Amino acid sequence: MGAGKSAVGALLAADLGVQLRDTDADVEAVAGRPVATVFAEDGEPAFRALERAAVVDALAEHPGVLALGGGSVLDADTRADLVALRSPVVLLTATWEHVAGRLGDTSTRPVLASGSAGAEARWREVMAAREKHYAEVADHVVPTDGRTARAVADVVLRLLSLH
Ligand SMILES: Nc1ncnc2c1ncn2[C@@H]1O[C@H](COP(=O)(O)OP(=O)(O)OP(=O)(O)O)[C@@H](O)[C@H]1O
Ligand SMILES: O=C(O)C1=C[C@@H](O)[C@@H](O)[C@H](O)C1
Ligand SMILES: [Mg+2]
Repeated sequence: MGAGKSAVGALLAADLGVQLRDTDADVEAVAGRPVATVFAEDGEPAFRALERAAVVDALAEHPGVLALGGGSVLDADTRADLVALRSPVVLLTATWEHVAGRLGDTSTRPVLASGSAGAEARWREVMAAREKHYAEVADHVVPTDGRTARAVADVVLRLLSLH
């Protein structure tokens, strides 16, 4: 959420001359509605089922850079697919202090808007619960605090020996 997957992914795709695909956009295309509307109208389990299907299709079909929805690692089959994947999986991290300003209106983010806690408390709770899942699937972890998206992309290229 706001770590820079779309921004950094677009830079990487341009650098590498490949396409960027984003599972959130794929879900929105299939559902014909924004992610937040799918959450509101159909519920999170329905969204996660669409997300899982989007991940399966993208892993099978897409040869370029893939941005995965922030919660896609909640699915055990997706985690197993990512662990088995021959392509590198890069985790972009950020602390609340840096990510808060990138998130924009948090009331439009279904995962942060749910429950009675404020956005910061909810974000910390969600990230703490997911930490082990992200660690399981990531081949590389790139902190983004204090780095521009361009600088993050350059770190990723160096890590993957693609510069
Ligand atoms: N390293 C960075 N430093 C500052 N701003 C950034 C950085 N990376 C991305 N941004 C900006 O923060 C916002 C969120 O970035 P982006 O949409 O790439 O995140 P995301 O991980 O794709 O989030 P989402 O959960 O919405 O898919 C955008 O306005 C983007 O331009
Ligand atoms: O972290 C999450 O659970 C989410 C992240 C976004 O990419 C979207 O998939 C959706 O807003 C849920
Ligand atoms: Mg994005």
